[in-house]
Amino acid sequence: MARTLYDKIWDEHVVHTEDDGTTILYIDRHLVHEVTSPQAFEGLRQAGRKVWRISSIVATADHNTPTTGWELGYDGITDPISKEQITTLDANIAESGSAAYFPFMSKRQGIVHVIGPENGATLPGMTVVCGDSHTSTHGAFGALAHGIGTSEVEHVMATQTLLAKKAKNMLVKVEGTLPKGCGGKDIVLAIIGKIGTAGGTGYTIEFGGAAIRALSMEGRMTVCNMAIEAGARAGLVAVDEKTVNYVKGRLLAPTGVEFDAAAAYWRTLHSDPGAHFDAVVELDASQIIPQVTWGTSPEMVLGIDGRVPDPEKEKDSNKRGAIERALTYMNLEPGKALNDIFVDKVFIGSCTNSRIEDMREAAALVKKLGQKVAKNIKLAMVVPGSGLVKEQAEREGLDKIFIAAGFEWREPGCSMCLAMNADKLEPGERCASTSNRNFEGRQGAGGRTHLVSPAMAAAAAVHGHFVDVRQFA
Ligand SMILES: CC(C)[C@H](C(=O)O)[C@@H](O)C(=O)O
Ligand code: SF4
Repeated sequence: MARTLYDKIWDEHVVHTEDDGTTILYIDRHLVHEVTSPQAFEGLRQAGRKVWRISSIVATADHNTPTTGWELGYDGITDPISKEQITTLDANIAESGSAAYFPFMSKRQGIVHVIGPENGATLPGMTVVCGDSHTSTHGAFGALAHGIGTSEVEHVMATQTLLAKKAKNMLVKVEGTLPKGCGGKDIVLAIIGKIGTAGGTGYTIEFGGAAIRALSMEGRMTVCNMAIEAGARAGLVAVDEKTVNYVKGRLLAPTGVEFDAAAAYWRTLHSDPGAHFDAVVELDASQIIPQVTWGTSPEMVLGIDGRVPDPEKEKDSNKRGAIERALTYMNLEPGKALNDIFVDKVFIGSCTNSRIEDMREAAALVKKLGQKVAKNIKLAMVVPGSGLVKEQAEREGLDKIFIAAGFEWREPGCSMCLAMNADKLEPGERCASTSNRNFEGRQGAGGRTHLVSPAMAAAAAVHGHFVDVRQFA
């Protein structure tokens, strides 16, 4: 029978299925960070258990790590709770054995969803879990990857399996060619704008079509990263030669004949012709323009040529209420052109957009514009996703472009994506951000977030307000 990519990976990992569909699923890779692992390690300890397969774990500290002051070492972590989380992870890993660990300030440290693929910890066909909702990112490799809760983190550590029920299959097909100046972020925001934040609930989404195939692995990761914002716990992209080439030579990837054998299997990881999808959504990439969110949910998004919606024009009273609340929080007037929105801060980073390609995209735009960060911008920061991304960017001189234009070039981490470290918005501040969530208070209490691509964020920094980057492409 013709199977989808999701069916194939699922079938390969089933240990046992009950009559009601409850399945014990084998887990190949367990990514661990400091926020959702302490209780799991503690639970194991109390039950007198050990981690079942320590070699499946790849751990790093990312959410609580500071992006400045590294010369001070651990003393540079000013928040005591953050410091405790980070040192607790250090201790837990030391106690449990020889897990691959990229601790605070090590060269390979970074956002867990950046370092996994970068170090070859994420491989096609794997089941990948992490106590983190954006684990969907890893689906870009044709891996079944999704977030799990802290009690499940403990369960996976203890048993190497997860209790799961199979989701339905959705295909989001993006055909055609993207306009110049647009990328993966615009595609995924446009998808969420179309299907809504609950559109993918109960499904695993496979992203397909010419525009997805044309994306680099970085672009595909950006798209899969936000599958969770579309309601789907997992997103997937079929394996092709780009996938295989990306993986080759990475730290934890197989080598030699093992690589060849693995690659032969990986090349089978695509949906069969005629495989059944429970839902199909189609988008035309040529119609996508640079996206900007105006509200407090990723589905509150429009093209840069749009205007802030008028709640009065919304007939559905629930939706009207949501728009009104969002506009009050965001302090925006209905009808305001998106390119007239001025921002206070710019954040280029997060597991959505902090890979080398994102750094290049933003730097290229800054270079092209040849101007400094606008006077009204209080802070424009670029936060590479990992130490390796930082190193690569510096080899290419991208840091110099940013710094010369007035951006701050920071150390890697989650940073201002969420207010769990020193990088935060002040109440009322408005930010152009390349992250994935624009919820109330996400970047700091009272902070206002507009989600955009790296190019759009860079252009907003230089102009002081949103502008259509297609004109510079
Ligand atoms: C802290 C963590 C549990 C959380 C997540 O699950 O996604 C965070 O990474 C986020 O982006 O909100
Ligand atoms: S960068 Fe943001 S979205 Fe990604 S894992 Fe960190 S906090 Fe979560």
